Amino acid sequence: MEFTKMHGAGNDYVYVDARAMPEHDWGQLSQAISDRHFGVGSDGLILVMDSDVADLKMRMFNVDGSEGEMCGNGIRCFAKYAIERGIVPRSVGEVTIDTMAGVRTVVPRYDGSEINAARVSMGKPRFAPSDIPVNLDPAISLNRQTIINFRLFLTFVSMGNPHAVTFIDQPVEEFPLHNIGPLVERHPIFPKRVNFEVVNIRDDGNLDARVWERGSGETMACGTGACAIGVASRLLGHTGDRVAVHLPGGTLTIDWDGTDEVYLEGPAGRGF
Ligand SMILES: N[C@H](CCC[C@H](N)C(=O)O)C(=O)O
Repeated sequence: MEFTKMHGAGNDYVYVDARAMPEHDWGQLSQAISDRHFGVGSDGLILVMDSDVADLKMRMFNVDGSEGEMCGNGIRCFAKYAIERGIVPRSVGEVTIDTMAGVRTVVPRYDGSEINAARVSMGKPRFAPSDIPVNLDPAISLNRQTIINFRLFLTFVSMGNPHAVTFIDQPVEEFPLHNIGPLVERHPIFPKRVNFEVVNIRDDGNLDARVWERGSGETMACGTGACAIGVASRLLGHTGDRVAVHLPGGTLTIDWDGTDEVYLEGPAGRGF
Protein backbone atom coordinates (compact mmCIF):
# COMPACT_ATOMS: atom_id res chain seq x y z
CA MET A 1 0.00 0.00 0.00
CA GLU A 2 1.55 3.29 -1.11
CA PHE A 3 1.36 6.13 1.37
CA THR A 4 2.67 9.66 1.86
CA LYS A 5 3.49 11.31 5.18
CA MET A 6 2.55 15.00 5.55
CA HIS A 7 2.05 17.43 8.43
CA GLY A 8 0.39 20.73 9.19
CA ALA A 9 2.40 22.51 11.93
CA GLY A 10 3.66 19.14 13.18
CA ASN A 11 0.20 17.50 13.24
CA ASP A 12 1.22 14.62 11.04
CA TYR A 13 -0.87 12.15 9.05
CA VAL A 14 -0.37 9.21 6.72
CA TYR A 15 -2.16 9.86 3.41
CA VAL A 16 -3.48 7.03 1.24
CA ASP A 17 -5.13 7.45 -2.18
CA ALA A 18 -8.06 5.10 -1.60
CA ARG A 19 -10.00 6.05 -4.75
CA ALA A 20 -9.40 2.68 -6.40
CA MET A 21 -9.10 0.62 -3.20
CA PRO A 22 -11.65 -1.85 -1.85
CA GLU A 23 -13.33 -1.13 1.49
CA HIS A 24 -10.97 -1.65 4.40
CA ASP A 25 -11.20 -1.57 8.18
CA TRP A 26 -9.72 1.92 8.03
CA GLY A 27 -9.98 2.43 11.78
CA GLN A 28 -7.93 -0.67 12.44
CA LEU A 29 -5.41 0.39 9.78
CA SER A 30 -5.14 3.83 11.38
CA GLN A 31 -4.35 2.26 14.75
CA ALA A 32 -1.61 0.09 13.22
CA ILE A 33 -0.08 2.68 10.89
CA SER A 34 -0.09 5.47 13.50
CA ASP A 35 2.01 3.54 16.01
CA ARG A 36 5.30 5.43 16.30
CA HIS A 37 7.27 2.24 17.04
CA PHE A 38 5.54 -0.63 15.26
CA GLY A 39 3.96 1.38 12.44
CA VAL A 40 4.79 4.40 10.28
CA GLY A 41 4.09 6.83 13.12
CA SER A 42 1.46 9.59 12.84
CA ASP A 43 -1.49 11.35 14.49
CA GLY A 44 -3.78 9.32 12.25
CA LEU A 45 -4.76 8.26 8.72
CA ILE A 46 -6.30 10.43 5.97
CA LEU A 47 -7.92 8.92 2.86
CA VAL A 48 -8.29 10.54 -0.55
CA MET A 49 -11.61 9.44 -2.05
CA ASP A 50 -13.86 10.34 -4.96
CA SER A 51 -16.84 12.61 -4.39
CA ASP A 52 -19.91 13.52 -6.40
CA VAL A 53 -20.45 16.80 -4.49
CA ALA A 54 -16.89 18.21 -4.46
CA ASP A 55 -13.54 17.79 -6.19
CA LEU A 56 -12.63 15.05 -3.72
CA LYS A 57 -13.67 13.55 -0.37
CA MET A 58 -11.52 13.34 2.75
CA ARG A 59 -11.97 10.78 5.53
CA MET A 60 -9.76 10.99 8.61
CA PHE A 61 -9.12 8.55 11.43
CA ASN A 62 -7.46 9.22 14.77
CA VAL A 63 -4.72 7.13 16.37
CA ASP A 64 -7.33 5.10 18.27
CA GLY A 65 -9.20 4.29 15.04
CA SER A 66 -12.10 6.66 15.69
CA GLU A 67 -13.23 8.74 12.70
CA GLY A 68 -13.10 12.53 13.00
CA GLU A 69 -15.66 14.72 11.24
CA MET A 70 -13.03 17.23 10.10
CA CYS A 71 -9.28 17.92 10.28
CA GLY A 72 -8.07 21.48 9.74
CA ASN A 73 -4.37 20.67 9.50
CA GLY A 74 -4.96 17.55 7.49
CA ILE A 75 -7.15 19.24 4.88
CA ARG A 76 -4.42 21.76 3.99
CA CYS A 77 -2.00 18.91 3.23
CA PHE A 78 -4.83 17.04 1.46
CA ALA A 79 -5.16 19.93 -1.03
CA LYS A 80 -1.37 20.01 -1.47
CA TYR A 81 -1.38 16.25 -2.13
CA ALA A 82 -4.24 16.49 -4.66
CA ILE A 83 -2.74 19.35 -6.68
CA GLU A 84 0.89 18.20 -6.64
CA ARG A 85 -0.16 14.74 -7.85
CA GLY A 86 -2.35 16.16 -10.58
CA ILE A 87 -5.54 14.67 -9.13
CA VAL A 88 -6.90 18.22 -9.25
CA PRO A 89 -5.59 20.52 -12.02
CA ARG A 90 -2.92 22.97 -10.83
CA SER A 91 -4.70 25.73 -12.72
CA VAL A 92 -7.55 25.76 -10.19
CA GLY A 93 -7.32 28.46 -7.58
CA GLU A 94 -9.03 26.37 -4.92
CA VAL A 95 -9.97 22.77 -4.07
CA THR A 96 -13.38 21.74 -2.72
CA ILE A 97 -13.25 18.79 -0.35
CA ASP A 98 -16.23 16.92 1.08
CA THR A 99 -15.94 15.93 4.75
CA MET A 100 -18.29 14.61 7.45
CA ALA A 101 -18.59 18.26 8.59
CA GLY A 102 -19.62 19.40 5.08
CA VAL A 103 -17.83 20.64 1.95
CA ARG A 104 -14.79 22.80 2.69
CA THR A 105 -12.83 25.06 0.29
CA VAL A 106 -9.04 25.21 0.43
CA VAL A 107 -6.97 27.94 -1.29
CA PRO A 108 -3.33 26.83 -1.67
CA ARG A 109 -0.42 29.20 -1.09
CA TYR A 110 2.69 28.72 -3.27
CA ASP A 111 6.41 29.06 -2.63
CA GLY A 112 7.54 28.95 -6.25
CA SER A 113 6.01 25.81 -7.73
CA GLU A 114 5.48 24.10 -4.37
CA ILE A 115 2.49 24.50 -2.10
CA ASN A 116 3.70 25.30 1.40
CA ALA A 117 0.53 26.60 3.10
CA ALA A 118 -3.19 27.06 2.57
CA ARG A 119 -6.26 29.00 3.72
CA VAL A 120 -9.36 26.97 4.58
CA SER A 121 -12.99 28.04 4.94
CA MET A 122 -13.88 26.03 8.03
CA GLY A 123 -17.63 26.62 8.13
CA LYS A 124 -19.63 28.37 10.83
CA PRO A 125 -19.02 27.50 14.49
CA ARG A 126 -21.95 26.05 16.40
CA PHE A 127 -22.70 26.39 20.10
CA ALA A 128 -25.98 24.65 20.89
CA PRO A 129 -25.42 21.79 23.38
CA SER A 130 -27.03 19.35 20.92
CA ASP A 131 -24.60 20.52 18.20
CA ILE A 132 -21.45 20.03 20.27
CA PRO A 133 -22.81 17.50 21.55
CA VAL A 134 -22.73 18.00 25.31
CA ASN A 135 -25.35 16.93 27.86
CA LEU A 136 -25.86 19.93 30.11
CA ASP A 137 -28.53 21.52 32.24
CA PRO A 138 -29.90 24.11 29.73
CA ALA A 139 -29.69 26.84 32.38
CA ILE A 140 -25.91 26.35 32.58
CA SER A 141 -25.23 26.03 28.86
CA LEU A 142 -26.79 29.40 27.99
CA ASN A 143 -23.43 31.10 28.54
CA ARG A 144 -21.65 28.22 26.88
CA GLN A 145 -19.67 27.59 30.01
CA THR A 146 -19.78 25.10 32.78
CA ILE A 147 -17.59 23.94 35.62
CA ILE A 148 -16.70 20.27 35.80
CA ASN A 149 -15.08 18.71 38.79
CA PHE A 150 -11.56 19.86 37.95
CA ARG A 151 -12.64 23.48 38.52
CA LEU A 152 -12.30 24.17 34.79
CA PHE A 153 -14.46 26.72 32.99
CA LEU A 154 -15.10 25.25 29.53
CA THR A 155 -16.41 27.01 26.43
CA PHE A 156 -17.96 24.59 23.95
CA VAL A 157 -17.55 25.06 20.19
CA SER A 158 -18.36 22.69 17.35
CA MET A 159 -16.35 23.02 14.14
CA GLY A 160 -18.11 19.94 12.88
CA ASN A 161 -16.16 18.10 15.55
CA PRO A 162 -16.50 18.82 19.29
CA HIS A 163 -14.22 21.16 21.26
CA ALA A 164 -13.99 22.29 24.88
CA VAL A 165 -11.74 25.33 25.42
CA THR A 166 -10.38 26.59 28.75
CA PHE A 167 -8.36 29.75 29.40
CA ILE A 168 -5.69 29.65 32.13
CA ASP A 169 -3.38 32.25 33.70
CA GLN A 170 -0.31 30.02 33.93
CA PRO A 171 1.93 29.21 30.93
CA VAL A 172 0.33 26.36 28.98
CA GLU A 173 3.54 24.32 29.33
CA GLU A 174 2.84 24.08 33.06
CA PHE A 175 -0.69 22.68 32.68
CA PRO A 176 -0.97 18.91 33.52
CA LEU A 177 -2.49 18.18 30.10
CA HIS A 178 -1.62 14.46 30.09
CA ASN A 179 -3.46 14.00 33.41
CA ILE A 180 -6.47 16.26 32.82
CA GLY A 181 -6.79 15.84 29.03
CA PRO A 182 -8.05 12.23 29.04
CA LEU A 183 -10.51 13.03 31.85
CA VAL A 184 -12.07 15.91 29.88
CA GLU A 185 -11.95 13.95 26.61
CA ARG A 186 -13.97 11.12 28.17
CA HIS A 187 -16.11 13.11 30.61
CA PRO A 188 -19.68 11.70 30.74
CA ILE A 189 -21.18 15.04 29.62
CA PHE A 190 -19.65 14.44 26.13
CA PRO A 191 -21.54 11.57 24.43
CA LYS A 192 -19.05 11.63 21.50
CA ARG A 193 -16.03 12.56 23.66
CA VAL A 194 -14.34 15.92 23.01
CA ASN A 195 -11.15 17.66 21.85
CA PHE A 196 -9.77 19.74 24.73
CA GLU A 197 -7.82 23.00 24.32
CA VAL A 198 -5.85 24.91 26.98
CA VAL A 199 -5.12 28.58 26.23
CA ASN A 200 -3.05 31.41 27.74
CA ILE A 201 -3.65 34.93 26.42
CA ARG A 202 -0.37 36.57 25.35
CA ASP A 203 -2.05 39.77 24.06
CA ASP A 204 -5.15 40.77 22.05
CA GLY A 205 -3.71 39.24 18.87
CA ASN A 206 -1.78 36.25 20.15
CA LEU A 207 -2.76 33.14 22.09
CA ASP A 208 -0.53 30.32 23.37
CA ALA A 209 -2.24 26.93 23.36
CA ARG A 210 -1.89 23.16 23.70
CA VAL A 211 -4.42 20.57 22.52
CA TRP A 212 -5.46 17.17 23.81
CA GLU A 213 -7.13 15.63 20.76
CA ARG A 214 -10.05 13.22 20.94
CA GLY A 215 -8.69 9.86 19.83
CA SER A 216 -5.07 10.96 19.43
CA GLY A 217 -3.88 12.56 22.67
CA GLU A 218 -1.66 15.65 22.74
CA THR A 219 -0.69 16.72 19.21
CA MET A 220 1.74 19.42 18.08
CA ALA A 221 -1.16 21.37 16.61
CA CYS A 222 -4.88 21.05 15.86
CA GLY A 223 -6.56 23.04 13.09
CA THR A 224 -10.18 22.68 14.18
CA GLY A 225 -8.93 23.22 17.74
CA ALA A 226 -7.26 26.48 16.76
CA CYS A 227 -10.56 27.59 15.18
CA ALA A 228 -12.44 26.71 18.38
CA ILE A 229 -9.83 28.66 20.36
CA GLY A 230 -10.14 31.74 18.14
CA VAL A 231 -13.94 31.62 18.29
CA ALA A 232 -14.09 31.13 22.08
CA SER A 233 -11.53 33.88 22.65
CA ARG A 234 -13.51 36.37 20.55
CA LEU A 235 -16.79 35.34 22.18
CA LEU A 236 -15.27 35.99 25.61
CA GLY A 237 -13.83 39.33 24.51
CA HIS A 238 -10.15 38.37 24.80
CA THR A 239 -9.29 38.92 21.10
CA GLY A 240 -10.75 40.40 17.91
CA ASP A 241 -11.52 39.25 14.35
CA ARG A 242 -8.00 37.88 13.71
CA VAL A 243 -5.76 35.97 16.11
CA ALA A 244 -2.51 34.00 15.91
CA VAL A 245 -2.72 30.73 17.81
CA HIS A 246 0.78 29.61 18.84
CA LEU A 247 0.94 25.83 19.30
CA PRO A 248 3.97 23.62 20.03
CA GLY A 249 4.23 22.69 16.33
CA GLY A 250 3.69 26.12 14.83
CA THR A 251 1.35 29.09 14.46
CA LEU A 252 -2.12 29.00 12.90
CA THR A 253 -4.01 32.18 12.00
CA ILE A 254 -7.74 32.34 12.64
CA ASP A 255 -10.18 34.88 11.15
CA TRP A 256 -13.75 35.12 12.43
CA ASP A 257 -15.96 38.21 12.32
CA GLY A 258 -18.34 36.84 14.92
CA THR A 259 -21.10 35.82 12.52
CA ASP A 260 -19.81 34.15 9.34
CA GLU A 261 -17.46 31.28 8.55
CA VAL A 262 -14.19 30.76 10.37
CA TYR A 263 -11.03 30.91 8.21
CA LEU A 264 -7.87 29.00 9.08
CA GLU A 265 -4.47 29.67 7.53
CA GLY A 266 -1.33 27.68 8.20
CA PRO A 267 1.54 25.62 6.80
CA ALA A 268 1.25 22.41 4.78
CA GLY A 269 4.45 20.38 4.60
CA ARG A 270 5.89 17.05 3.65
CA GLY A 271 6.69 14.74 6.52
CA PHE A 272 10.47 14.82 6.08
N1 LIG B 1 -9.04 14.50 16.84
C1 LIG B 1 -10.04 15.23 16.04
C2 LIG B 1 -9.78 15.03 14.54
C3 LIG B 1 -8.48 15.68 14.10
C4 LIG B 1 -8.54 17.17 14.22
C5 LIG B 1 -7.21 17.91 14.16
N2 LIG B 1 -6.04 17.13 13.90
C6 LIG B 1 -7.30 19.10 13.24
O1 LIG B 1 -6.26 19.52 12.67
O2 LIG B 1 -8.41 19.67 13.13
C7 LIG B 1 -11.43 14.69 16.37
O3 LIG B 1 -11.55 13.48 16.65
O4 LIG B 1 -12.37 15.49 16.29
